[in-house]
Amino acid sequence: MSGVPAVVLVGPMGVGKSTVGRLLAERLGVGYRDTDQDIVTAEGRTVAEIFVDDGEAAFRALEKAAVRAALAEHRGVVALGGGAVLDADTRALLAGQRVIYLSMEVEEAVKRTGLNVARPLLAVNPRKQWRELMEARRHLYEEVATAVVATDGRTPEEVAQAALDALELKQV
Ligand SMILES: Nc1ncnc2c1ncn2[C@@H]1O[C@H](COP(=O)(O)OP(=O)(O)O)[C@@H](O)[C@H]1O
Ligand SMILES: O=C(O)C1=C[C@@H](OP(=O)(O)O)[C@@H](O)[C@H](O)C1
Ligand SMILES: [Mg+2]
Repeated sequence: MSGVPAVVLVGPMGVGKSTVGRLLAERLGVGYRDTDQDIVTAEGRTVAEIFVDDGEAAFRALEKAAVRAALAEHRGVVALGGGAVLDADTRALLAGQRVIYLSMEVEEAVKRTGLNVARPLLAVNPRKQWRELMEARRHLYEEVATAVVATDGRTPEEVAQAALDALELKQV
């Protein structure tokens, strides 16, 4: 694994960070880590349960610690949760990393996430909530990104290839 730089995936809920992250890691021959999964494993609760039981602020604190640990420990592919970039310290940690912003338009977002209860922030009116989240976050994704890869109309495999191309990394 040495010599292969960490690749960090950011972008909104449902854009495919977790799906593409696994594919990218396979193609690069490196490990994959997902900070949402790290939190769920450590807490023994789903993301939705943490939001309902303890509130978003508590989730964000867990997320901040999980991202810090993943970036410090893991040299492979790291997929972040969609809201991780809201934290200024997290954004500072991402400076100097290879960060891919996976983007999509609202219609694609609604198709992918629908009324999926696993994402509490989109549970009521997904289209409106997604637009509002993007208004608040688009500039943060752009700020931390070293490359932007549009995912609309692309399969996860095509997105992974586009990400590799964007990073100019060769498949192993
Ligand atoms: N390029 C794609 N085209 C169509 N569906 C996708 C694509 N990437 C991911 N998906 C689907 O969208 C949903 C969200 O993907 P996921 O990887 O969990 O996104 P994220 O981690 O960014 O929230 C999943 O059902 C996944 O199968
Ligand atoms: O955008 C957000 O605020 C969130 C995104 C989710 O992760 P994904 O982006 O992997 O869906 C998860 O961390 C939580 O539901 C909050
Ligand atoms: Mg995810």
